[in-house]
Formats: sequence, structure tokens, C-alpha cells
Amino acid sequence: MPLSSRLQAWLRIYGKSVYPFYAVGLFLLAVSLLSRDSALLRETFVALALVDIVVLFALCPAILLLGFPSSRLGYVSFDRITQAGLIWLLGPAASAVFNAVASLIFPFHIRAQTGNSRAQALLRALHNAGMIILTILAGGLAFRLAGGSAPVSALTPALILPVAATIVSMQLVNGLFVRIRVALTDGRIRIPVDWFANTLEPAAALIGLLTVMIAINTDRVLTLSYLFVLMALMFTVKRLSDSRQRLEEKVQQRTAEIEAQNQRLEMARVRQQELVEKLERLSREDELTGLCNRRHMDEFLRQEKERLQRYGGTLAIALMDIDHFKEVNDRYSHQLGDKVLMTVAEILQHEARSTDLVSRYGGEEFVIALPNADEDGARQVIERCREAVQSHPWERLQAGLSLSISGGVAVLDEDMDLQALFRRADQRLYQAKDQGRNRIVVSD
Ligand SMILES: Nc1nc2c(ncn2[C@@H]2O[C@H](COP(=O)(O)OP(=O)(O)OP(=O)(O)O)[C@@H](O)[C@H]2O)c(=O)[nH]1
Repeated sequence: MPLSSRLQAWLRIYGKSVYPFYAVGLFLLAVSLLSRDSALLRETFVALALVDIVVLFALCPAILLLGFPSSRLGYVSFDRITQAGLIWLLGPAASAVFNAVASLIFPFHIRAQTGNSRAQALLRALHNAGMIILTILAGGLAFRLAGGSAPVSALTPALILPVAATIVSMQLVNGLFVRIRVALTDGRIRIPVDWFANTLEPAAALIGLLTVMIAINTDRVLTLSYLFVLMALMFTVKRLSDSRQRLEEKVQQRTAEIEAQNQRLEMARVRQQELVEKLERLSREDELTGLCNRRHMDEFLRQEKERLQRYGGTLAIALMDIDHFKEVNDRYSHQLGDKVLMTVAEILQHEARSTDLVSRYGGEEFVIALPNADEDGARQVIERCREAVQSHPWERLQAGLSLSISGGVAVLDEDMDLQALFRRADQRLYQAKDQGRNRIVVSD
């Protein structure tokens, strides 16, 4: 924000809210300067006015110039200076009234940022004032119970306990109210209170005590110099707090970026995994029918043969071929031929046992591996397949279409290799074709 508009904003706030308090402060300052009868009263008024001046001319412009809402401490900590300071100076009742009135301004000041209506800001202002009155009265009560009496006129060790009691009780009551408010709003509001602000609150209250004592016990030039240093300190702390917050935000942003990056990597990993699985599946699967392919069948038979050699048992294979399949392609279409292949695949899969493996071995040729099946067992399964293909309602697929399959079955002998097993099954398939098709040949 350029300086001129900052000044304008300051004047706006000054005109709308700060002015009455400033006027009261100046009035009290004037009265205290003029009332020569009571030195204590005058000193008290001087102190009050000076504390006000710090708040009005240091804190308000600081908040305005440095930007309030981003602060994690700002008013939360520094308004404790006037609250506690005035308890010790004027007593809890006066401090409560003064600070409650001052706290009414704040919700209107940040109305633009919060987007609250005038009515909402008013409710919040009343709520703030109520909270502050109770907090200050609790602080004052603790101060009195711990043996303190207002006005404080000298810094003595006896003050330590009452001052500590004031600060701790105010901190506790304030914290309690904030928590109640968070609970009532379902945790929707963000509280600008963290350990940093919590540490600063007692510190701010101590600064209040020091301010009061300096105002009472020293001349005005020294007091004003002290206030000037205090002001500079406040700016520094505010700057520190802001840069700390910016750092925190940067860390949060970086963390979010890293998390997003991790998520992207994880997604890429999952996609890669899916791709690998798909490739693996494709390398085992026949694309048209979804049955396993020749590569997978060969691998399966190799493993089965090894298992047999080690543990014994039987293994049969059946080579099946659709009869006159070329005619289907030629007479109807290649597309219909594909549908026939898919339907035959479904039938074979359905009729085979769950331990059998059905594959499309190439073209219109299917191989079924039948672990633990002897000639009779294999015959039963393959006959069932043949009958199912023959009795399938092919007309539904194409009017006038009827189909059958032929098959050759072979059982693995002890000293036989897989090639020989295939040769034997192939010979029997040709036998079946020779004998008129639509049949299964199991033995020579
Ligand atoms: N539609 C389609 N046809 C295929 C596919 N693979 C092989 N074929 C066809 O299958 C037919 C096989 O014909 P043949 O080997 O002559 O035997 P067939 O007509 O079934 O006669 P037999 O086996 O003697 O009963 C050929 O016309 C191939 O083009 C395929 O994936 N889709």
C-alpha cells in the first residue's frame, strides 16, 4: 500500500473509532496536568493517557500499516498491556470498562476482511466486550486474592505473586472463552493463538506493568522515550512474527507440493503396475476368445509333466477342431467366423472341469489339458464338449448354421515327451476327421 493511502486509511480509522478515545486520553491528560492538588491522581491520569497513546498511536497504526489479519499475535498479545496495566493502575472495574469500550472497535475495523454485516459485527463487538470484561475481572480478582492492591505505586518483590496471578488467570479465562467459542462454532473459526502468542501474552502484561511504573515514577521525557522504544520493539516483534508466519506458510506450501508430487508418482506407479499386469495378461491370453493362448498352454503342460514325474498321476490332452470352419467364413463372413470361435470357446470352457485348462491353440484349433484324467475320464469330458457344440442353437447366430467339432485325445505315457503327445492327439484328430467328423477319437 502506498504511504498516502496508508495515511488515508489511518485517518479513516482515527476518525471513525480512535478519535473518541484519543479525545478522552487528551482530556484526562489535561485534567491530570492541571490538578495540582493530588499528585497521585495526576500521575495516574498521565499514566493512563500515556498508555492510551501507546495503544492509539503505536498499536493502531502498527496494525494498520503492517496489516492486521495476517498476524498471529498482533492485538491478541499487545492488548494485554492495557488490560493488565490498567488493572494495576486503576483497578479491575475501570480497566474492564475502558478496554471493553476499546474492544468494541475491532470487529468493525476488520469487517471488510471478514465480510460480516453490520449486525454481525455488532454482535461480535458485544461478544468481545463481554469476554474482555470477564477476563479482566477474573484477572483483577486473582490480583486481589494474591495480595495485590491498586494502584500499584512501586516495584517490589511482594508484587511478583499478585502480578503473576493476574496474568495467569487472564490467560486461562481468555483461553477458556476462545475454546468455548471454537466449540460453539464447530471449530469453524481459525484462532490466531498459538504457543508464540501464548508466550507473548504474559510478556505483554509485564510490559504493561513496566509501562505503568515508568509512567508513575519518571518524568514525561523519559516516559515518552521508553514508549518510543516500546513502540519500536512492538514493530520488531510484529515483523518477526510475520516472517515466522511467512516461513511457516512456505513450509506448508512446500509440504503440499511434495505431497502432490508423491501422489503423482504413486499414480504413475499404479498405472505402470496396471500396464505390467495387462501386458502379462495379454501375453497369456487369446485376444478374441479370452481363453489362454498357446504360450500359456505350453508352459502349463511343461509344469504338469514335471509334476507328474515327481508325484505321479496322469495327464491327457485333447486337440479339437471346428468342422468345416472355412465354409463358415466363406459362406457368411469372417465376423461371423469370429463369433463362432468365441461361442465354441465359451462352450468348451463351460463343459471342461475346473481343473482342466482350455486354450485356443491357433486358428480354429483348441487344446484342452486334462490333469489327472485317463482315457475314459478324458473321453467323458471331451464327448460332453462335442455334444454341447453340436446341440448348441447356432441358428440364433445365423439362420441355417449348424456346427460340430472333432477331437483327438492322447494320454501321456511315462517315457513320452510333449511333442509325441501332441503328435498322437493330432493323428487321432485326423482320424476323427477321416471318419466323418463330429466325433472324438481316444485310442488307435
Ligand atoms: N473368422 C476367423 N477365421 C479363422 C481364424 N483363424 C483361422 N481361421 C480360419 O479357419 C479356417 C480353417 O480352415 P481349414 O483348416 O481349411 O479347415 P476347416 O474348414 O475347419 O475344415 P476341417 O478342419 O477339415 O473340418 C480358415 O479358413 C482360416 O482362415 C480367426 O481368428 N477368425
